Amino acid sequence: MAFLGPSDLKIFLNDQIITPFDINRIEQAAYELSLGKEIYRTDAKDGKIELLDSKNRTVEINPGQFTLLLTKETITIPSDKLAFISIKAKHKLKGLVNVSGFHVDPGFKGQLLFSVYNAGPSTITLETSKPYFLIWFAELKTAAIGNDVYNSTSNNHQNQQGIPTDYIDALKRGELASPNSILKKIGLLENGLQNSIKDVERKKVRNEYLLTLLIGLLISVAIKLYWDSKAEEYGYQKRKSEESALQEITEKIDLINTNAVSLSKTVDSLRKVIALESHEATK
Ligand SMILES: O=c1ccn([C@H]2C[C@H](O)[C@@H](COP(=O)(O)OP(=O)(O)OP(=O)(O)O)O2)c(=O)[nH]1
Repeated sequence: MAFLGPSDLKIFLNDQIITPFDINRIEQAAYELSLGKEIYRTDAKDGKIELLDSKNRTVEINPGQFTLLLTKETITIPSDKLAFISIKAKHKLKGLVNVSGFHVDPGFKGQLLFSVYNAGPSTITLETSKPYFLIWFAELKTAAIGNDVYNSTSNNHQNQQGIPTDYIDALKRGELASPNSILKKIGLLENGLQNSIKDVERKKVRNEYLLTLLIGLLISVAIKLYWDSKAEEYGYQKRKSEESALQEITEKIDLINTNAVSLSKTVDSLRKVIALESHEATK
């Protein structure tokens, strides 16, 4: 097996092998293939295939997202050739990774489908009809024959014209666990955590304020109770001393009354004695 060089390619390639064909797209020992019109992005808003046209020429591949890209050209590989495909280095170096395979079988005919992944940190923009892919051709030592030739009966990609819906359905299923989406989730969790911490701190400050208020209130209540009990004790003592003073006064009044009665009795007896003596004197 030998690879076709630039001069071999100029002889071998034509618009039957690559449609549409442009001889100026031969670069060293490869041919440059361009981006077609049909694309599918895993983060497409409605989850559908998008079509590029003269007004809407570009596609943006976001970090961490898969995209299915179709070549503009239809390739026809003769049974005695095998081709190899890749993405141009300048796009790979931005982080665009070719996830899908890298060969085209003898007998294959159709547009080539590339599954790419943006492993870089920035959005990568591609434009329809611009050259992003390379194809190399190799001569087989012996041509493929019979069922070894890629065909529509036993193979799945023969006459590939458009993005097969099977692949879209597979990419739609579930969530894409790309480092970028994980990074976004971590960012969201971090924000959530920070908000929770702020919330807890706010509650802590509020609780401390309430606790201070409660302690102040308790101290005030305790002081009031203390003073009330003091006032009550003072009132009780005062009432007790007033009662005992009243008792003393009553006793003294009773004593005075008793003395007054006995004094009146003594006066009466004296009066009687005086009256008797004056009667005796007048005799
Ligand atoms: O990235 C790729 C790789 C391959 N192909 C085309 C060319 C290739 O000849 C054909 C089949 O490739 P492969 O044999 O790797 O795929 P498969 O899934 O085994 O398909 P099949 O069952 O048809 O052989 O698909 C692409 O369009 N894109």
